[in-house]
Amino acid sequence: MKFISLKPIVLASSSPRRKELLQLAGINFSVRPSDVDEDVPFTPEEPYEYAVRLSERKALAVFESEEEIIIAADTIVVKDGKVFPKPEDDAQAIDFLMELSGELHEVITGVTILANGKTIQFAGLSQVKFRKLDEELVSAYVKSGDASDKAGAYGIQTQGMLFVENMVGDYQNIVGLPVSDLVNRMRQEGLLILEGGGA
Ligand SMILES: Cc1cn([C@H]2C[C@H](O)[C@@H](COP(=O)(O)OP(=O)(O)OP(=O)(O)O)O2)c(=O)[nH]c1=O
Repeated sequence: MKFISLKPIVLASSSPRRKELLQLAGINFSVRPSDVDEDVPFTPEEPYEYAVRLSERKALAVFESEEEIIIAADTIVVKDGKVFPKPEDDAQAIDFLMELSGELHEVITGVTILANGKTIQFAGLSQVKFRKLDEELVSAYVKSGDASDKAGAYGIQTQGMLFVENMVGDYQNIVGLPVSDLVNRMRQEGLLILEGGGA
């Protein structure tokens, strides 16, 4: 099945994962990566709002006209009031993973949709429990390069899956886009219509 929209959809992201998830959902869109500075002080008492705020910055950065629908997202890993963004270097990636080792953390993806003068915002929340990790595995993983472009320094969809004991919540939210919730909301708002059918 496919969805159609009355206005062109623009994904404000350079993330190959977000692009793939939106394609898999059956949506037509173009990609316009934003180049915003994500160095915003973390607000531990409101992690959802923080992730949503970052997604809003990305959306506004690529906004050109009301003739388009903009979708932007930001994924963060949070544990004990501390945020684990994309690691700055390999040493930090190793530190992050050793800190997450054996523990439960949250993955939050904030989403902003700009459509018809309206701003629609929400966040997905998932919980991930890591196994107790050994330094040998962690440093081999980081050396592979997989950690560098991912929040929390791991990919649940790549070899980072080996760190995960279990998870609760939306899997796609961890990969970078709560696409089921997104499509549902866009249908409710009339922004997506099933091709050849009703909404
Ligand atoms: C936790 C986790 C994160 N990630 C990714 C999703 C996001 O792409 C990335 C977090 O960084 P983000 O800043 O959310 O996104 P990005 O810089 O990759 O892309 P853009 O801002 O252009 O949209 O981490 C995974 O791929 N797998 C995982 O298991």
